[in-house]
Amino acid sequence: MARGGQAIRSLMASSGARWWKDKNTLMKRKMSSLEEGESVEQVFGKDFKPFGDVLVHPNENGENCFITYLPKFMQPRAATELFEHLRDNVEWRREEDSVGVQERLTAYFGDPHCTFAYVGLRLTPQPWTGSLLPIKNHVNSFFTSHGLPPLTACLLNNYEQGAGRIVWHHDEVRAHGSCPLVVSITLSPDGNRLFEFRHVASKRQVSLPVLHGSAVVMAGRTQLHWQHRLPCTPSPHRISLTFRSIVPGYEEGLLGSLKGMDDCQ
Ligand SMILES: O=C(O)CCC(=O)C(=O)O
Ligand SMILES: [Fe+2]
Repeated sequence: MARGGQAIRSLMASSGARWWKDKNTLMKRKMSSLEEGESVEQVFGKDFKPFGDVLVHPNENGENCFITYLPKFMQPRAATELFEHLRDNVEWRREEDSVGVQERLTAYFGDPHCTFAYVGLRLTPQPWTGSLLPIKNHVNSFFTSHGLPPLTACLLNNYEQGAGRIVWHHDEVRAHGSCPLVVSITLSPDGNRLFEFRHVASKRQVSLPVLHGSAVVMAGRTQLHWQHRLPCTPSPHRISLTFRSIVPGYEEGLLGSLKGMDDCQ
């Protein structure tokens, strides 16, 4: 096996992700990630049990989508401290993607080699900062204890007061695992914003006013059957932490470019 192949295997092992064995498995996962007709157990694993305020249950339409809401995921005081710290200390960027200049600011953090490719952007993670590590650890111990995959990266979104939005979209799933997981934590000490979901086939919509310190969870086939958006309603300043189950080296493996990964052996 080529050196790069060994590198990617050792990355998978050291990341502790039991879902990934080698580059070939990654390829198969990519191909199978859009297949339907699988059981809940196949998609979510045998340890999974729904939790939180369930908006969409995995059994709904047999689609294996899971959208749930945890209104009190963080203590309000800790959420406010984190909001103020991130607002003032993160190097926020306004990216231009394939749709245009983004109507929000972002910053991307993650484990080494958790490259995130979406809407024409290819983001390299900044290392986790001291302010993000405690919430990353909290997120991971909570969700892995519910049988969900580890969250290895986080895209921070900063929607300034009275402005900023994200239009209807699916999150890129090719970077995620067999049970792609996105968890969005809301930091908005001055009030709520709407988080909306739309079922692609039926157009059914769900609107959720997301509270300061809450978490929205999208797992399984959610990104295939549902879109989501943050509309531009008159609204308070909000920062979201969107944790994602990106597998280290996944993007590089898919693109066949394993450059820069040998230092991980
Ligand atoms: O701000 C949020 O909670 C969600 C943002 C989002 O949909 C995304 O980053 O893909
Ligand atoms: Fe999204």
